[in-house]
Parts: sequence; C-alpha cells; structure tokens
Amino acid sequence: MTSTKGLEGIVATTSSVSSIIDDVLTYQGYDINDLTEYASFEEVVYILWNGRLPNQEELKSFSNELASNAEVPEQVLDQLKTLPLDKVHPMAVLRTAISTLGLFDEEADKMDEEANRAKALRIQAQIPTIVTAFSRIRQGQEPVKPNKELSFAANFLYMLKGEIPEDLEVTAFNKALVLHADHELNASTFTARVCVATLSDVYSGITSAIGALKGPLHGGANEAVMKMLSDIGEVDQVETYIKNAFEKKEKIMGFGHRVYKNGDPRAKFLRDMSKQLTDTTGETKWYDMSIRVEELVTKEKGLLPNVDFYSASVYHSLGIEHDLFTPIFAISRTSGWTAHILEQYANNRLIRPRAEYVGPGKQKFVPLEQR
Ligand SMILES: CC(=O)SCCNC(=O)CCNC(=O)[C@H](O)C(C)(C)COP(=O)(O)OP(=O)(O)OC[C@H]1O[C@@H](n2cnc3c(N)ncnc32)[C@H](O)[C@@H]1OP(=O)(O)O
Ligand SMILES: O=C([O-])CC(=O)C(=O)O
Repeated sequence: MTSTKGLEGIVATTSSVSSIIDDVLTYQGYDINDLTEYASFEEVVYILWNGRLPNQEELKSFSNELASNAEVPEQVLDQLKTLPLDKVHPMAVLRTAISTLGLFDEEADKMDEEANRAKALRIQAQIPTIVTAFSRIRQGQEPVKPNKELSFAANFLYMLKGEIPEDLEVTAFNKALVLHADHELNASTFTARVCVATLSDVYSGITSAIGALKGPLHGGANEAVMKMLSDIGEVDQVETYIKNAFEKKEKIMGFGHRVYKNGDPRAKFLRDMSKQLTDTTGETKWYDMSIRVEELVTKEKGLLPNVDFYSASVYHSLGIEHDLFTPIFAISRTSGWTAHILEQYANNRLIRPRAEYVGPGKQKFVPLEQR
C-alpha cells in the first residue's frame, strides 16, 4: 500500500455539483463566467441544490423562503454575547454558533431528504445573520434584524452596517458570493462529506467544514492576503517585501492552487472588481500593490493568483473588517457544502481510506515495573 501526499490527483467520489475540466469551472454544468455575469447568489444556491435553473416564479419563491428564514433563535445571539469576542477569531465563533444553531433545531437529527433540505435552507439563510450579529456585538452595537425586502447580498451588507448599501456594493458582493459558492472537492467540502458519510447530521457537516475552511492554506488565505498588503503598506515597498519573503522561503498568500496550474478562472473577476472598487473609494493603492505582487510572484515563481488574492482588496474596499473575510467565504460556500452533503446522503457509503504505515517495526512490550 503506497500513499499519495495530500491525496493529490486522487478521485475520491463522483459528484454533479461542480466541475473543473480544462480549467473551466461549472456549477451543475453552468459556466461560472455566465453565472458571475448574470446570476444572483439566490439563483446559484437554487442551481447547486436542484441541478437546474429556476424559472421566474421558482426563483421568487426560493428567494422569499431564504429571506423569511433569516432570523436566528434569540438563544444563539445570547450565546454570542457571552463569548470572549475580542480575543477569538470570528471563524471560531462561527464554528461554535453553527453548532449551537443545531441545538435549537428540532429537526437536527431527522434524516429524511425533506428535513435535510429544510435544514440546508435554514443554515444558508441564517449564517449571514450570525456573522453580522457577531461583528456588531463585539463593537458594542445591537444586531440588525434581517430585511426581507433585500436580496441576500444586500441584506448581508445592510445587517453589517445598518444602512441600505449602494448598488455598486451589492453587485460586487453578489459576484463575490457567486464566485465562492462551490469548488468541487476542496478541503472543506471533502471534510463535510467525510463527516456526513458516517450518517452524522447536517449541522455537524457544516461545523466540520467551517473548521477546515479556517486554515490559511484554504479559506483563511483571504485574510492573510490583506495582512500582507497592510504590512507592505505602499506600492514602492512591494519588491523588497516579496524578495525578502522568497529569501525566507515563505509562501505568498493568495497564490498557487492544487488543481489550477494555468490560473484560477475566478481571479480575473475579482481583479476587475478590485480595480473598480478601489477607484471608487480612492484607495487605489490596494489594487496597485496587488497588481505589483502578482507581477513579481508570477515572474519569479510562475505562480498565479487564486480566488483569495483579489477578494482581499474587494472586501476591504467594501468596508468589511479583515477578520470577517473568511466567514464571508463560509457564508457563500455553505451553498456548496450543503449541496455536497445532500448529494452524499443520496448515495452514501462510509468514507474510510487506508494509511500507509511508516512507524516502527514489531516492538517488544516491556511491563512498566521493568522499565
Ligand atoms: C480557496 C482556496 O483554498 S485557494 C488556496 C488558498 N491558499 C493560499 O493561497 C495559500 C498559499 N498557497 C499554498 O499554500 C499552495 O499553493 C496551496 C495550499 C494552495 C496548494 O498546495 P499544493 O498543491 O500542496 O502545492 P505545494 O504547496 O506542494 O506547492 C508546490 C510548490 O510551489 C510552491 N508554492 C506553492 N504555493 C506557493 C505560494 N503561495 N508561495 C510560494 N511558493 C508556493 C511550494 O513551496 C512548492 O515548492 P517546492 O516544490 O519547491 O517545495
Ligand atoms: O479547490 C480548492 O482546493 C480550493 C479552492 O479554490 C476553493 O475551495 O474554492
């Protein structure tokens, strides 16, 4: 038995949720280029869960359902108020809050398809309410209740800031949500599938996935990119910073990918949005620094930006706190995680690979008193 480090190239399941073929990303067969241009996040969630486009009536009714399930139980908000919010990472809070949410869902352990779909909908609807409530509570403000009249993207920004967002902000945020919704068998999705393949519940699957997304080699990279840009400070400092990082053999966050070797097809949309938004805010240095980092890393290492690189300056330009970048990724990716969880339940088998043993050979046990 021989192992493959990091399971590179191993095909671990079949899936119809999304595909990466010849560097083209599709959700249920729909090209990400079209979805980013034309679809609302609600429409993408519908596609991921149903495998087809909704008609106008279906989309309206599905969007209403999401909007009308957005309020979270008071006990979850009360728990947030008891946590050491100034000392912990929001992804740790989110992991706990989703787990708590499951404690107040009477159907948490009901395993039929209808109940599982209903839970997926409730989690998708409520996760933005939790993230924005956390952000406000730690600033000493009351959470803002969800506004049913707003789209999913607009409502997030509204609950975060307490003001109806501008159209440009909503459009950019909606595109970012669409771009992060699903990505084949990435680490957090695989985690979710492994978890629910034991026939554990949806909340356990999402809680596990949040834990996996938190790491800086996966979703946590978007926050790490913003830290790097903040540490660099100015465009004329980029070269020294990157040279130094290469000398120290440090990884440049937001670059490289396990699957894409010719570039991540999502990055160009985020690059364009970064340009547009930083032009609007007047803080063009975030885009300019990012472009310079890209030029140098590509020239020196042949590495290309992934989805996390330009999303950093996009979220920063939308006035979002840096440690909320990864929770926002989780809000979007919940749609993919739940689609994969439903797919796993529908054709389940326990996921249990083997390990190649590299430990010591046979050792003789010596009773404790003789040691
Ligand atoms: C949503 C997402 O999860 S997208 C990914 C987000 N993560 C990041 O941006 C973190 C930075 N990137 C990385 O750490 C990696 O590129 C990963 C984790 C994304 C992919 O990892 P792997 O497929 O295991 O690639 P691996 O780490 O083996 O890299 C291959 C080589 O490229 C180098 N490399 C890869 N990414 C980077 C990087 N960002 N900066 C510098 N060097 C890099 C590695 O050091 C390695 O070099 P070596 O062969 O000389 O040892
Ligand atoms: O697919 C991966 O390995 C990581 C990624 O880009 C994602 O999850 O969006």
